[in-house]
Amino acid sequence: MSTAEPPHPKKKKGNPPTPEEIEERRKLKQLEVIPEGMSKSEWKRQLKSQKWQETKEQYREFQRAKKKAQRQRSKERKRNAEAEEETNYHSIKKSKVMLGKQIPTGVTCIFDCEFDELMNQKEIVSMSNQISRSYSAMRHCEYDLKLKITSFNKNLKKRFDDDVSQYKLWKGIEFNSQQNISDLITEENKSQFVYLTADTDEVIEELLPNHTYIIGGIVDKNRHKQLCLKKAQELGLKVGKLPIDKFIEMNGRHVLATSHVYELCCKWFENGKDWGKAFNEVLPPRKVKGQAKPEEDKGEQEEQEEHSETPSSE
Ligand SMILES: C[S@@+](CC[C@H](N)C(=O)[O-])C[C@H]1O[C@@H](n2cnc3c(N)ncnc32)[C@H](O)[C@@H]1O
Repeated sequence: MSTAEPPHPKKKKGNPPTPEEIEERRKLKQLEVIPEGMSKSEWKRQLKSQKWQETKEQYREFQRAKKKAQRQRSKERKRNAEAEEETNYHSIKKSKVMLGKQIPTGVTCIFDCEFDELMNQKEIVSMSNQISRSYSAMRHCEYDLKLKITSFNKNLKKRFDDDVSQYKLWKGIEFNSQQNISDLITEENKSQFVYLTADTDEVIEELLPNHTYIIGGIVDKNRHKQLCLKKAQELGLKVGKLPIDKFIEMNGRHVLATSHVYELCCKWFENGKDWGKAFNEVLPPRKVKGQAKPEEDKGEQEEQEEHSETPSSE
């Protein structure tokens, strides 16, 4: 029977020694030759201190790199959290996702995104944020207000494909790249479509079942005057504005952001079909009549109109 030691489990026979093994051997050798008159523990202490001197720069460098990586990871986490917050704006305020349990309304909203080329890149980003926000509002609404995005086939789609790629997994919202509004309308169903626009005297008192409300999917600071009104007229569609004058104090035309219009429709249902309450919930308090206006808001009327096209998340 052989008395030879079994090979080290991790080490294959004939492998060169690792740097750790070399270091270990060096230490043992040094320990063997303790200088005269020096205790073993003192000798050990000196060797330790010498090793520290030799490796401290390396150690500090390692610690610096570790801290840098930690900082980068924390930055990355913060960025992801911000992106998530943007997408789930409403889920922060209301954690309950209503999808699948919603009360039917028979109402559909369409964001008409055929105006892509009229927006600069910043406005495209803003519009994509508004769609994300509206999707969130849709998911958390107690009522089923279907949401479709038509003409989703240019810059806006590119923005989503590049930066909000999870949109393909979103449920209950239809991104339609094949159809424009005109493809959906026939002589038979025309009367069931209403194009929402601030540029009319026709007031929408209530949202009717089996009706589709079209909202212009554009951020333009109202550069393109009467854009949606003209389009609706060309298509021969009914138009209507939200009863904003009753509840909102603004100069000039009462032009709202696309997402605000959709959120207002959701809140109208949730607030017992009361536009006043819906406006109160969706728009900043300083804009709603009867709400206390902070001192600094006095004389800010012009800024208010511009702000109305820009949701607070932008
Ligand atoms: C930012 S606005 C677009 C402004 C654009 N210059 C226009 O002329 O339509 C976005 C969309 O929200 C809807 N909207 C805005 N204010 C509204 C209001 N007071 N009543 C009804 N719809 C409104 C319209 O459908 C509008 O196209």
